[in-house]
Amino acid sequence: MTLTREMLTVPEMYEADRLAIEGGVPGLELMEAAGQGITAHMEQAWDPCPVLVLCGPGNNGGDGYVVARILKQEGWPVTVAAWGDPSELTGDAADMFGQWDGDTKAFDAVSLDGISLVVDALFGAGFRGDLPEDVKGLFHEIAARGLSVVAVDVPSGMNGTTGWVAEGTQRAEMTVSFFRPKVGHMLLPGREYLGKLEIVDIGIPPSVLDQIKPQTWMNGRELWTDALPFPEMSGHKYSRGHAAVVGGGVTATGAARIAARACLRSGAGAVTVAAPPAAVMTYSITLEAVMLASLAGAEDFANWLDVKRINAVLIGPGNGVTDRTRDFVVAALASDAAVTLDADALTVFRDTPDHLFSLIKNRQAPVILTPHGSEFERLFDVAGSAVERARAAALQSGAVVLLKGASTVVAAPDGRARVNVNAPPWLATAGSGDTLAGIITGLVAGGMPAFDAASAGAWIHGEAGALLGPGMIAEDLEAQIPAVLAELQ
Ligand SMILES: NC(=O)C1=CN([C@@H]2O[C@H](COP(=O)(O)OP(=O)(O)OC[C@H]3O[C@@H](n4cnc5c(N)ncnc54)[C@H](O)[C@@H]3O)[C@@H](O)[C@H]2O)[C@@H](O)CC1
Ligand SMILES: [K+]
Repeated sequence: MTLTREMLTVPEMYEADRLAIEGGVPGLELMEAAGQGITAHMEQAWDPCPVLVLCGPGNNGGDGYVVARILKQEGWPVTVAAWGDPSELTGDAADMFGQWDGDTKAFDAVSLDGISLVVDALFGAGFRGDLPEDVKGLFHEIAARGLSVVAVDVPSGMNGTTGWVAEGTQRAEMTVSFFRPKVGHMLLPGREYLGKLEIVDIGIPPSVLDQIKPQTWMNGRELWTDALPFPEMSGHKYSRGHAAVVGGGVTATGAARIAARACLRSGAGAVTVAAPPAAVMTYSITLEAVMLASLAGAEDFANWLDVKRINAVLIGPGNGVTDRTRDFVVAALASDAAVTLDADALTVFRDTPDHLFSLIKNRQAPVILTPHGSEFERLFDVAGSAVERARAAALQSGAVVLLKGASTVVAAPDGRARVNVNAPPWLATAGSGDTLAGIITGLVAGGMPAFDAASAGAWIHGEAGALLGPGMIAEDLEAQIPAVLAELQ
């Protein structure tokens, strides 16, 4: 089965339901299939045991009544508790409540004694606001008893678009959602509440996506492997692109070295560190395959970019928040090269972000910005989830924006966004960001489109970290790149 990588916002999921129903699939069939999908996954993971199904006031609760009916038919001891008055249910949920042939307890009358497993079908992915006090109280008791929870669509209290969770949301051991993952499933904090995420087919035809045109994907190799710049038989080093990494001063040379080597391993045929004259000796005794140029000022840098036909530039790692850094950025943005701006090359524009954005918008070649959370906040005044913020920033700046985090988001100015989740926590180590910026610059130098290069860079970086395991340092990451590229070939 090919993995489908689209993710839907909550409004897009409602639209998918609506289009499926309009196309002739009855809503009741969708809900029945949802219940069947949930119970199938439960039966794989657990032997029959006393289960409590918590049913809410909407269609999420409707799914719960289907789950209760199927499990009871299959011999599980089932208790149902309804939040709110189930006689007020409407539509498909009311129908499914009608088909439930057991008792339905009032929420405040429910006891957890003798219960082994809880199905949370209280609220669906559109949840906003606060969890009701009685729900929080019961969740608290469920947690205190260490009971396993299966969440329907999302753990109740979580929002499926943003990944935001209300206070008191109960972590699940398994979350079963429908048709496609929701964007919020991949974002923190919600992502940590899901347990194992299962997506079930409930009969919504994939063709509805042609109309919905989702703009958010789970990052993965299917999206960009075809665009990876593997060398051609007839190629030579300069036909594979020549990248420049701007180096920091004599006391901060490591970042550029790490980035330059990662860049050379990732697709650039040649890489040169553009170093300040005072630091040239330091670089020259510590670089081998990476070349070196001594460049005093931004004007020299601009001429050199042109003469050497540099096609990708990285500025930022170890560069310092200085006039020199800003002048080099301005020079790079005036060239024909693709430009990656990281770290200090971003912070240097904290008082004049609009100046940076206008330089980006007035050029043809792509720009990639790779901020972490606080660098992002220095440039962009936007609120929302990581996806919403990265997307707004890409639109505002005209650049591909890679917002780093446990869920790294890559957004393009045209509105597309990819969420990368393969990165282990131990990737947060000194020099790791320099490696990432270097990989991306190497991929761009090799000819990969900027949005794909940033997506592939985040994935390769995460995969290298995952293969290495805890204890890795940035130097190991860079050395791991060939193994990851071999996997992708
Ligand atoms: N045809 C469909 O639409 C399908 C829907 N499905 C299920 O339907 C769910 C979405 O259903 P709904 O849109 O009815 O959403 P919910 O099931 O979350 O119910 C929404 C209702 O919850 C109550 N509510 C919301 N926030 C609250 C708060 N802060 N405090 C107290 N009460 C609150 C309100 O009464 C609101 O009307 C999905 O998550 C999925 O489980 C599935 O059955 C698949 C098919
Ligand atoms: K739920």
